[in-house]
This record gives sequence, C-alpha cells and structure tokens, in this order.
Amino acid sequence: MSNLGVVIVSAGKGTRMKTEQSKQYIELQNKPILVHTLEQFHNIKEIKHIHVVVGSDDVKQVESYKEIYHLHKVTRVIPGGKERQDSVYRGLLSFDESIDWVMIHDGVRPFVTEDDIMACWRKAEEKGAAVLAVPVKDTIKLVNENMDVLSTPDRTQLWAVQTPQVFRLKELIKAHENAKEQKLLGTDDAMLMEMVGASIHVVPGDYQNIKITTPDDLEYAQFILAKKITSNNMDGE
Ligand SMILES: Nc1ccn([C@@H]2O[C@H](COP(=O)(O)OP(=O)(O)OP(=O)(O)O)[C@@H](O)[C@H]2O)c(=O)n1
Ligand SMILES: C[C@](O)(CO)[C@H](O)COP(=O)(O)O
Repeated sequence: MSNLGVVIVSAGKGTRMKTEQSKQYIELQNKPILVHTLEQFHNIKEIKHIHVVVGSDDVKQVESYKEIYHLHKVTRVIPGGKERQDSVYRGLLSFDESIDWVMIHDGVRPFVTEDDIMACWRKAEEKGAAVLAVPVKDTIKLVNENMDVLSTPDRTQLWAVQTPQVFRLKELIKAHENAKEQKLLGTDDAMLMEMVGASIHVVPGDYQNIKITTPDDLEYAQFILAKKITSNNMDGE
C-alpha cells in the first residue's frame, strides 16, 4: 500500500461533555480515551506515521504517552487550532513530501476497528477519497428557525459520516486552503473536498464507531469497551 500519514485530531475542549478535564483525557479502563484511539492505529502494521494534534498546553503530556503506552509510531505531537478544521490543517502541514495519502481521525472515536481503517484506506486508493459512514436509522426532518418542518429527505440516501476519512495529502491541503480563502468552516474534511468538486466514496462502517461527545456517550463507551474485553477474553480461552 502507498505511503500514508495518520492525523489524530485531539485539540478540542469537549464543551458538550461538561467535564472539567477535556474528554479525550477521561480514562476508560485506566487509559485515556485518546490512548485507546491511538492504539487502534498503532496496532496496524502498514501504518508507520501517526501525528497527534492536541491543545497547546497538553503537548508535553501527550508526548509522555509515547513511552508510557509504547506508542513509538506517534512521531509528532502538534499544537492545534481554534476549530477542528484549524487543527486538521496543522496536522496536514506536519508531513513531508514522502507522504502521499492522509487519514484523518477524531481522537474521541476509540472504537474504530482495524478492518474499517484498512477498508477506508483501500477504497481511497481505488476511488481517490473515502469516508466511513453508517446508514441513518431515524427519519430526518429539515426544520426552520420557528421549528416548522420544511421537508423530509429520502432516508435511503442519508448516511451519518464518521472518521477515518482518507484523501491525497496535496489535494486535502488545497481544499483546506480554498476553505480558508472563502472563510468556510466545514464540520468534516470531506465537506471541504466536496467544495472543490472532488468525489468522495462512502465505506459502510460500524454504529459502534461513536464520537464520544456528551455524557451519555461516555456510559455507552464504557459498555462497548467492557463487551470487547469480555469477547477478547473468551477468544483467548
Ligand atoms: N479546535 C479543535 C476542536 C476539535 N478538535 C477535535 O476534533 C474531534 C471532534 O470534535 P468534537 O467532538 O466536537 O470535540 P470538541 O471540540 O472537543 O467538543 P465540543 O464541540 O463539545 O467542545 C475531537 O477529537 C476534538 O478533540 C480539534 O482537534 N481541535
Ligand atoms: C468529523 C466528524 O466526526 C464526522 O462525523 C464530525 O463532523 C465532527 O463534528 P464536531 O462538531 O467537530 O464534533
């Protein structure tokens, strides 16, 4: 497979979690959420370069994870920006010319599987760009500021997009620069690529690849992790 750089964005403040400590450092089974996420990538032999973007006050702490949790493939820890988009951009600029493809992943999505990471990377190489996503289960309404329903999009065409998202590094840098020029803020990187006319391919993922965002997500995360540990123990018996 081609040369890939992974950017794990983890410089958010976690305001919706409403905890004093930023959510990426909350421990699940005695390990910060961010470390659980990093391990998922670190365990893949084809992945060699992982750059983590963190709050500027947290660089030293996350640097120390490399030794504590044996994460030698984490080759850079970079201070992030105000918005997620700024943090991703800083991560993109941290790679040298040897990197062709870049995979962006949220530091607070610790349950992404090796199979889904690899499927997304392979699909990007085949199609040019790929994102992991799951079909929407609820009926979605478009609602105006007065809370009146405007319309109901056809659910068979709606997918909830997750990370990882994989692109050619140079193309994603250009898309970010275009968004900057136009003062556009996207909620994911695919959106910035769409704005410059790129085609993005969807890879069906897993509902358990949650983004830990609010306190109820934390309870669900504890449940998912406990289930995984039980199932790993049973496999090892
Ligand atoms: N300036 C920012 C904002 C977000 N992120 C990262 O982007 C991912 C997804 O963002 P989100 O879940 O919104 O995290 P927060 O911004 O921390 O949460 P909130 O919006 O509730 O403050 C997280 O891993 C977060 O750390 C980042 O690197 N830099
Ligand atoms: C990139 C993302 O995780 C895809 O679902 C999501 O858009 C991030 O949004 P947030 O508002 O930064 O949580």
